[in-house]
Amino acid sequence: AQGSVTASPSQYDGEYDCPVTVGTPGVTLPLDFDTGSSDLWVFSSELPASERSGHAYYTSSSSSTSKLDSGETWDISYGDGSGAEGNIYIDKVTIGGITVTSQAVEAAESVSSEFVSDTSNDGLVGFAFDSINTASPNHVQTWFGNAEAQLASPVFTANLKKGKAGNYNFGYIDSSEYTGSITYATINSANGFWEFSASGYAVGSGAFSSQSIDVIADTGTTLIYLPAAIVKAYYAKVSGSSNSASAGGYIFPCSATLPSLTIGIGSYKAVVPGTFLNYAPNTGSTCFGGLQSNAGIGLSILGDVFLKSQFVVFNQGVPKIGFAPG
Ligand SMILES: O=C(NNC1=NCCC1)c1ccc(Br)cc1
Repeated sequence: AQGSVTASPSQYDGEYDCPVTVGTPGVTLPLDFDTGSSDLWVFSSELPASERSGHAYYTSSSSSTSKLDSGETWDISYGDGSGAEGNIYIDKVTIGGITVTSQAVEAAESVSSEFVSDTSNDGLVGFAFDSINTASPNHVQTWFGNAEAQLASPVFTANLKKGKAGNYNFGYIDSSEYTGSITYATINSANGFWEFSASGYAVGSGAFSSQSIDVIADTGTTLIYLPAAIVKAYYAKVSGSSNSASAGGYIFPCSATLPSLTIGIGSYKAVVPGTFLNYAPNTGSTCFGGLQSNAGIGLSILGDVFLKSQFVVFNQGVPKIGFAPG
């Protein structure tokens, strides 16, 4: 089998949401696909009505195929401080025409304010490794982990776009979605992430600095987070930029012309256009950067600002990750 699903950007490309059908009869919910976590959870009838406001949700008792996963709970906290928790049902989940008949569906009983106010999604689908799934006392498998048995190849691809719909594909690599060749990096999945070593960086037309940068590819994180020294070198080329405590990061005049950012993956030079690095308006005539410091995170993150400039292959069989110009 093979599948494909549309990925729709929220405002400012903050996240990319995809239709997922759960239960019988199916309820279709826009879920945030997140390669930085490994829980599939949904807004549910078990939430207080105040926390469901503005959201569609899953009602397990209305699904003839749902079965309580007795004794199992989940409780997740994300890097941005948001979180959710609840209990678990086993039910049918279909994405892009691929149906997993016994998927652990984590039903939310409580969600943080960030999720209540983010009405772009009604939950998340985690595409990282099972080791960081939060279900307790037993891990449950990701949807992709369960779907792999149906796929010709243990791969999914991300073809995210700036300001318009892209897509995720499952089980195959569509050569019409990229140019040139795909360059792969070995994945170290010990931390449960799509983690690998980038080979260096360049700012605009400047010299490429060869250095190993430990990064994760995370579709659930909006921006790019790199070591402070690299970020400082980037904004040194942006007139009027500053690292603003009140804004929570680097800002600059919205009239600035931003240099591109190149990230090395092996010998491949992945270029993020300067226009992608003006993330969104801040206050007044200042704008907030799509590149920020990883200080306090402990790892560097290639989030959507980077990923939407590339065609990305996530191969869970090896595991390895591949990049090509989108
Ligand atoms: O939470 C993380 N990614 N996903 C999501 N963020 C917000 C909603 C979903 C995340 C993962 C690894 C590191 Br290191 C930092 C952050």
